[in-house]
Amino acid sequence: MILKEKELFEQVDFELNELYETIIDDIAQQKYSIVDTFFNPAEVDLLRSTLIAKHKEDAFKKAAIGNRTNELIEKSVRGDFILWMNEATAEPAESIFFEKVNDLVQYLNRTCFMGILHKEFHYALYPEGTFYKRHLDTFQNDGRRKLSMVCYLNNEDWTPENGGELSIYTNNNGKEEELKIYPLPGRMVIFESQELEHEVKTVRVPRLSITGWLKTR
Ligand SMILES: O=C(O)CCC(=O)C(=O)O
Ligand SMILES: [Fe+2]
Repeated sequence: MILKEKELFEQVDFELNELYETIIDDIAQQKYSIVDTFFNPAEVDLLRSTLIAKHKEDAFKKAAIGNRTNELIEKSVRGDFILWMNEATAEPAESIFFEKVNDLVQYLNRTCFMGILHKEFHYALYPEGTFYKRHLDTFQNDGRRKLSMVCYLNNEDWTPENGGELSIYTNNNGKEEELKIYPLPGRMVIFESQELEHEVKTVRVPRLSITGWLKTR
């Protein structure tokens, strides 16, 4: 009885969210969506400071390919350094991050029955000269990865000369197209993990981000 009332209440409580609806439409039509101000400048600053502080503590490690238990470090494939985030011990900036992500996940589950039950996120730092070769995020042997999310934490003065663009390869009626996305601060890119191959072009100045996956059971 109590559960039923709660469900009803949740339905009444439901509010259409324009931004989320755009994301859902984009993904349905083109398998990806780009949101330019998912995080506001103050949030980006806080998250960037948190990333830099943790990096100074030497908490980052060389990113590997393979999944978390079956890692292989391969510099010719990817050159970034990563640190997995822990929601249970989140710092203030990270709590804001997870609040936003959880809100989106809840909306996706309610409106699209996406069945997202798990998520995993890591900070990433690409030092000058590094890249991540073209890949599919499910080559990590994790078929549960449904949506990939990347949030950029670079400085306001980021320019195209800095390199490090994310290239997403799309298929337009059998013709492959390369979509270049600049890692602008506050920008969030979300795409279908099992569908779209992508790569990070060589960076010319350190490139900061949070990358993660929304996963089914
Ligand atoms: O940082 C990006 O733009 C993409 C990163 C990526 O493809 C990955 O970590 O799997
Ligand atoms: Fe990727």
